[in-house]
Amino acid sequence: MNIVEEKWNEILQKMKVEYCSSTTAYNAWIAPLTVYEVTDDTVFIFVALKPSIEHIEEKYILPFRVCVAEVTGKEYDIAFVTEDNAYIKEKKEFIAKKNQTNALFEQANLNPKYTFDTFVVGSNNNFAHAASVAVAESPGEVYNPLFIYGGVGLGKTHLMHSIAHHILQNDPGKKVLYVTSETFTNELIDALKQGKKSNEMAMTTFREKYRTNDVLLIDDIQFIIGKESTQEEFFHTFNHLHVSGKQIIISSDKPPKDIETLEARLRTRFEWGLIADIQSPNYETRMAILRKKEELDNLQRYHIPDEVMQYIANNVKSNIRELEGSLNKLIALANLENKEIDIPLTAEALKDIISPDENRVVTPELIMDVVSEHFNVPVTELKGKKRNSEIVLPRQIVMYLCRTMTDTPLKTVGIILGGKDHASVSHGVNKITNQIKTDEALSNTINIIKKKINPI
Ligand SMILES: Nc1ncnc2c1ncn2[C@@H]1O[C@H](COP(=O)(O)OP(=O)(O)OP(=O)(O)O)[C@@H](O)[C@H]1O
Repeated sequence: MNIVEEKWNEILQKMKVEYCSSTTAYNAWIAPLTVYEVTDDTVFIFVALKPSIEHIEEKYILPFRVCVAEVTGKEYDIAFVTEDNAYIKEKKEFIAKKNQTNALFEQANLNPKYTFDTFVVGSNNNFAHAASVAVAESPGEVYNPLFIYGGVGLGKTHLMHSIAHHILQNDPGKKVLYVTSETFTNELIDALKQGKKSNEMAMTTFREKYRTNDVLLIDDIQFIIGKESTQEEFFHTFNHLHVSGKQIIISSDKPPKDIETLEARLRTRFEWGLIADIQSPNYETRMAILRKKEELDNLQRYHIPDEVMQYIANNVKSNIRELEGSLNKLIALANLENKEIDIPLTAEALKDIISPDENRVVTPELIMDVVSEHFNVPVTELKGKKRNSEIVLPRQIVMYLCRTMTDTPLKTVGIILGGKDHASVSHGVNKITNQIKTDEALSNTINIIKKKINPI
């Protein structure tokens, strides 16, 4: 709740005592007023009785300005609005349109944070960025497919979502779908798993989902590589869309020529359009990304000194996800320990992230971070007590991966996971171990997570 709304009663009382000639006047004109909206610089006050607006405006606009400033400590302009006020109408239309667009973004699986506005352009990504803008402006016309490749956490997904947002914003009628190749593969596995009759139906639904798009974005294509049936299905999906002039955007960790297990016919097709790479950002770009994040996440209130930003940018070089993660960790530590942000605190916060040779050490914390991001479940929930399936499965996957990828004893895994006992961890590990023997989709997902944890 905004401070004006919070203190509205206090503001009204002040108006009553200081500016109303009688209780009757207060009850007639002031008491019925409510806060409609508070923007950065204006308080919009709602007047339910339309005929009274002129009188209220004439008599009370200045007193309100004074009372609001005195009670909240901040100066605002005051505007009175009624139900048929142009401002309200415009606002309602704006909200309706925004809700509609947001629904489209959601349908397309887009992360609202990933837009061109929030993407920092540097020498490492300017080619990929320019190609993405060109495709976003004229989907299906300039570069088709657009193939973006680059190392882990360098902004491929961010760019893809930016293209999709831009296309939908320009033309909400376009059908846009973003998926990871993991989703594509797992949905195909599920469709093929059905009995013969329902299999046909499931495949029809699957093909309808993928072949009726104006723009199809497939992230991390490297994860369908080596799976014959998936490559076959993807090949036909690709052809179907391409022949009809629909835009295809693909990302991968390598260029098509270096993906060994990619079928030749897919490789040639990927090379039909434009291949754009993203490299690791240089120091200036890393600083610009940190500053952008500070602005977007409203971190200015922490007054992070330049030297701290420079320390982070100097030490976390090859992965932007880790660059952002470092800042998050630092803020969390500063809050937790109630300490000022300085170099020693930053060094402490970053000690697990920065290793002298920049090699990734697989730790339970790293496993938790990757699983949390993969399933979009916060680490706090993984460590928590909730038992709904959206959380239990990722939590058990963490247990399984800690067991198979690190030497951490089960008891310690339990402690790290917020104090689970040995038996629960052991149960989690066994459950996943057995399930992946028969559940191909889960096994696929776990292999992908393992590669994200340790790409080598
Ligand atoms: N140029 C950039 N400007 C601002 N933020 C960026 C930039 N590049 C990457 N990021 C941020 O870094 C994080 C990781 O980026 P993203 O997920 O797009 O990487 P990716 O290359 O798709 O990684 P992966 O290989 O794991 O799929 C995201 O939070 C993203 O917003």
